[in-house]
Amino acid sequence: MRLKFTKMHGLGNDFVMVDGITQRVKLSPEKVRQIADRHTGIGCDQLLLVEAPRNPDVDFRYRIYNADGSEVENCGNGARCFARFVRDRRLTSKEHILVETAAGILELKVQEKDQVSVDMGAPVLEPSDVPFQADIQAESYPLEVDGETYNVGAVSMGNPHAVLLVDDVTKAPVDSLGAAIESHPRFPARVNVGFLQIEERGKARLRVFERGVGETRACGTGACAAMVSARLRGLVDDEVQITLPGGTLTIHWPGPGEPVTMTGPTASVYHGQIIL
Ligand SMILES: N[C@H](CCC[C@H](N)C(=O)O)C(=O)O
Repeated sequence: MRLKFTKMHGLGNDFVMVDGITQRVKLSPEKVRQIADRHTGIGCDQLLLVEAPRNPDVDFRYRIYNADGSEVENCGNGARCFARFVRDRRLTSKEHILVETAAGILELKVQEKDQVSVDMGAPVLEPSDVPFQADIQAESYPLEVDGETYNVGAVSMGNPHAVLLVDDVTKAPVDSLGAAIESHPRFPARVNVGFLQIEERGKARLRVFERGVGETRACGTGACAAMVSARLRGLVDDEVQITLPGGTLTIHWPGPGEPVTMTGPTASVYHGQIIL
C-alpha cells in the first residue's frame, strides 16, 4: 500500500496525518506501529486518519491512533492540526468545522496565524466514566503506587487523565511515575498522566506522560484535564495559560457542566509517501 501523508505538530506533539477520503487506507495496529517508529518508519506520537463523516450533520470523521497502535477517543493537539490539514488539502474551506471522533463531535474554529480553537466538550468527572475505580466522585483521590501514596485528579476529556500537582515540573519523575500510573489497575483503560505546577491563578506548567506513547512535548487533552482538575481544587481561575515543554496553550473552562475550550497553534512540516 502506497500512503500519502503530511507530517504536522501541535507544540511538538507530532502527527502523521492521512487523508482517507481521497485515498484508500487500510490500517492495522502493526501498520500504525510501523509508521510511528522513529527509526524504521516516519515517526510520530499519533497517526490521525481523516474519513468522510458517518453523521450527515458533521463535516468529517477522524480517527486517532497512538504510536503503540491503540485507537483512542480524543486528541486536542491533533484536533487543531486536523482542522488545518483539511483546509490545506482543500477538503473544506470552512472556518468552523464539525468533526466526529470516538469521543463525540468537536467544533473547531480556525483563526488567524495558524491558531485553532477547539470546543473540547464538558469534562467527565464521574469515576466510572473516566474510567477510574473509586467509590465516590472527588476533586482528587489517594492512589498507591509502589508503596507510596499520591493524590491524583481523575478527569476524562473523552480520554482518561490522571493529574498530579508538583512543586517543580522540571524535577517531576515523569518517566518512572508516569509509566507506573499509566498502567495502574485502578485505571482499567490505562491513563494519560499529567504533572502540573501552578505558578499563578492564570498560569501553570505541565508535563504529560501520554498513554500509549510516553512523555510528549505537549498534550492538548492533558492541558484541558489538568486545568479542570486544578479549577475543581480552587487553584486557578476560568482561563489558564498552560506551558508545556513544546509551548503554551490557552485553556478556558467556566465550571462543571460547561465545555472546555482550548486554543493553540498548528504547524505543517512536510508531505511524503510511504510504501507499506
Ligand atoms: N495519548 C492519548 C491520545 C493523544 C492525546 C494528546 N496527544 C492530545 O493532544 O490530547 C490517549 O491515549 O488518550
